[in-house]
Amino acid sequence: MLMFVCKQGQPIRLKGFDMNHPATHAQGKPQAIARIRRQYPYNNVVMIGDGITDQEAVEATGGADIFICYGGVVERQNVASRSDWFVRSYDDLMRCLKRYKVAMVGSGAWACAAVRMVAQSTAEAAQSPASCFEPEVTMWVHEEKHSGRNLTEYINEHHENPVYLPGASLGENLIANNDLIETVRGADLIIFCAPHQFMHGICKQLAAAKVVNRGAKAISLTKGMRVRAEGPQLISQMVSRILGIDCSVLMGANIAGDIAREELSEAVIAYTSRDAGVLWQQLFQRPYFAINLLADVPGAEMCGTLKNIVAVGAGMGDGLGIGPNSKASILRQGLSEMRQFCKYISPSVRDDTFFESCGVADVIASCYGGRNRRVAEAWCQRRMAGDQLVSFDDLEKEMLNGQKLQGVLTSDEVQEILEARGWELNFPLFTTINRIIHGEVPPDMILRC
Ligand SMILES: NC(=O)C1=CN([C@@H]2O[C@H](COP(=O)(O)OP(=O)(O)OC[C@H]3O[C@@H](n4cnc5c(N)ncnc54)[C@H](O)[C@@H]3O)[C@@H](O)[C@H]2O)C=CC1
Ligand SMILES: O=C(CO)COP(=O)(O)O
Repeated sequence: MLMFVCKQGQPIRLKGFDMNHPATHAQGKPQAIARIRRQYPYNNVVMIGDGITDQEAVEATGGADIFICYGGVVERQNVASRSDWFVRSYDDLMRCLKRYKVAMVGSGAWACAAVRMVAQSTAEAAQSPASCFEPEVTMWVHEEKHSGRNLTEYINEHHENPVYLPGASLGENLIANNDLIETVRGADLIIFCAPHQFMHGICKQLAAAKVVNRGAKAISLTKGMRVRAEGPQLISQMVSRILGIDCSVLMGANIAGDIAREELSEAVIAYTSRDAGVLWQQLFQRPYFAINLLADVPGAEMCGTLKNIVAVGAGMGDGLGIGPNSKASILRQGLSEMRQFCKYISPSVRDDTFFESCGVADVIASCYGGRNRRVAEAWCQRRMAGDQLVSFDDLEKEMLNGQKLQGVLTSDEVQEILEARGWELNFPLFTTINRIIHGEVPPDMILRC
């Protein structure tokens, strides 16, 4: 670097060169670019400058991909004429940076707590001209009435979802829309967080409308799976297959209400493309929401799905009035069967995934604080009190005000796989929970499996 001592703004004396700086020797700039490429996962590197060595850094092997000549300080015709683009203003440069448009598909408790974080991030990023996110975020709402009016209208007026996440401000830059197609149209980053039983219909609708951008990226926050004749299909696989786009997942010990209150929580983003993982991390990470990146989509997603069955089992145990030792044995056996199921379905699932927030931490959070646990506890208490007619469907309606239980459905889906493959004996806890749900064995069998 040239170093000047300035007096009243005028350069008066050359002090010397920093001889270690890559820009002070031949081929230094291409070398610096090569170093940047090694350090970061960028696909394209753009060189911006006004000197001939800046322009030459594009021509060197491993150098930048394109050259923008900046004429805001000095205009050099020989450099400008060899540039890919010539600008005189910094604002022109900033305007051409890609800004991702974000859409959320879902508007339940977790969808709202998650989109609240996203809207915080995009609003904050908008303060910088170099932000890569559009500040406005759209959210698809499965329409219903609230106090005699459309929930969507209420959310847009009050910036709050009073049905699914009361008391949490979602942000003025969050725009609710009851039209799924219009919500997703033109989005670059699509977040899926609808209950898993609705995800196939949602994907089919989006595919039929041909509304998803070819280069769009998706992330699924949905915990659940679909069972087909050939076996299980994870939601991320469904999104990728039906919509033809990359799909990461965000999974963890994430009770929606606690995160909306900004209590410290952790999650993992599991990715197939690291670039996508880094981008999603930028969008979701908040001072109270720490994210680890993980290259294990099936492991993280199956953990998030299967722990809902374990939470139903833990709730049954609570309903029976068991103490901490017995409850811990349900959690331990549950985690062990989760791991076994993951390995049977996808042998490449990593062991360390089970020690991440999506593994043991989500088992603990859900088995102590989740909806599956709470409803299963009530169901068990009613059964033990002699009410043989009470069903999970009834209690879901009675206790959850429109929120959806995932554990009971998931238990049926997993059981279908265990039966089809003759694996029931290897999964005594999962199988017993399913039999208790269907009244084939009494609730206290949970302690004898
Ligand atoms: N609530 C939580 O704390 C967490 C939930 N999750 C997962 O996130 C996913 C979504 O759950 P939440 O956001 O909590 O939702 P929720 O269970 O709070 O709400 C249900 C949502 O489904 C919508 N809905 C009802 N009928 C529908 C239909 N026919 N088609 C489409 N949508 C319909 C409702 O309008 C509502 O938005 C689930 O897979 C859940 O396991 C994951 C982490 C935490
Ligand atoms: O997934 C969850 C926490 O991580 C929420 O679980 P519940 O659906 O049981 O509340």
